[in-house]
Amino acid sequence: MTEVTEVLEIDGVRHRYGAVTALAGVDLTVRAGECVALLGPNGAGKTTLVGLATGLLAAQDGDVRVCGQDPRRAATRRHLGVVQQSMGFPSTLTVAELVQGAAVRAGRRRGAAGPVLTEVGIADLARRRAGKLSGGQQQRVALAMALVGQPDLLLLDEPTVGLDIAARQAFWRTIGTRRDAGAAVLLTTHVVEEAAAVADQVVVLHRGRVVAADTPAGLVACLPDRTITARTTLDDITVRALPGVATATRDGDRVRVATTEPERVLRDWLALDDRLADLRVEGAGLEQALLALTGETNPDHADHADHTDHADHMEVPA
Ligand SMILES: Nc1ncnc2c1ncn2[C@@H]1O[C@H](COP(=O)(O)OP(=O)(O)OP(=O)(O)O)[C@@H](O)[C@H]1O
Repeated sequence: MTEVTEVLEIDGVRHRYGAVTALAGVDLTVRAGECVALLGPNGAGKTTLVGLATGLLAAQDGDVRVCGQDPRRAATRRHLGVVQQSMGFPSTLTVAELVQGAAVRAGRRRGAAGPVLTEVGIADLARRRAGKLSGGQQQRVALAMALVGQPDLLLLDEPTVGLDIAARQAFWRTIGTRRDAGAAVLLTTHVVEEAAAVADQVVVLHRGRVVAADTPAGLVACLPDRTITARTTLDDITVRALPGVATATRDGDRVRVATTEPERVLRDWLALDDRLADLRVEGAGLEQALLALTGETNPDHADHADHTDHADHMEVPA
């Protein structure tokens, strides 16, 4: 590995696809040994940012550096390990051949593949054709290919989609070991709990801009401390106007309210809507921070919220 503290530097980057502005001036730094999670709703610009960091896309405006160099250069890409969803492997090559190929492209010996297959827990799959493996197994092959070059920067774009719980835990243990050895990690995910658990810094992208950058705890600390979710006959504007409501967002047929005064909000809400149902009051977590920051709802997030285990969670029968 190279001795560079700021492994990924993104300065004032803008990117457009025709009339669509994907990134509208983004700054972001990932240092050696640090994990930064990039969160944001669909279309926020996360994949575009990862594409610029991998050198797949050229910066139209601003500057992208990996270990101080332009990621469009082949020599720079040796510093990178990339794991994306559904990489799509050829059906003719074995796992060992693919990982050996990645080793050679990264300037390593072919023999480097064996230890990495063991590290990732797929030594027993070495002779299997990669294209015939299950989705979760292929994801581990992708991880082995990303790690075999001993990269300074790991770019993980929704890397654990399709992994079972044990594989997910093993994945993060492996990444943790590489971080401890000095690798920098940039992660994009929609699994907010995962970001909260593994990231040192969370960067929230919204409509191509960074709207917040902090530790997971720091983001939650700046929030109103309770959320109330309920099915209501009131429209969003009426709920938003209730005294004590900081934000009100809609998740399908439910409305989610952030507040520091849950009792006051509930009293007034019930007075206006005697058919209020499926009421739920929770302590705010990173997921609520994200919704408050981006002012958007996402059905995937709504499902997660229902299963989030908050310490001070209380349910009120409808
Ligand atoms: N090849 C493309 N051509 C045109 N527009 C594009 C292209 N790729 C992305 N966009 C647009 O750029 C914006 C940012 O997209 P991007 O894929 O970077 O977002 P994202 O945060 O990764 O979204 P998701 O969470 O859905 O994967 C969106 O408005 C998207 O429609």
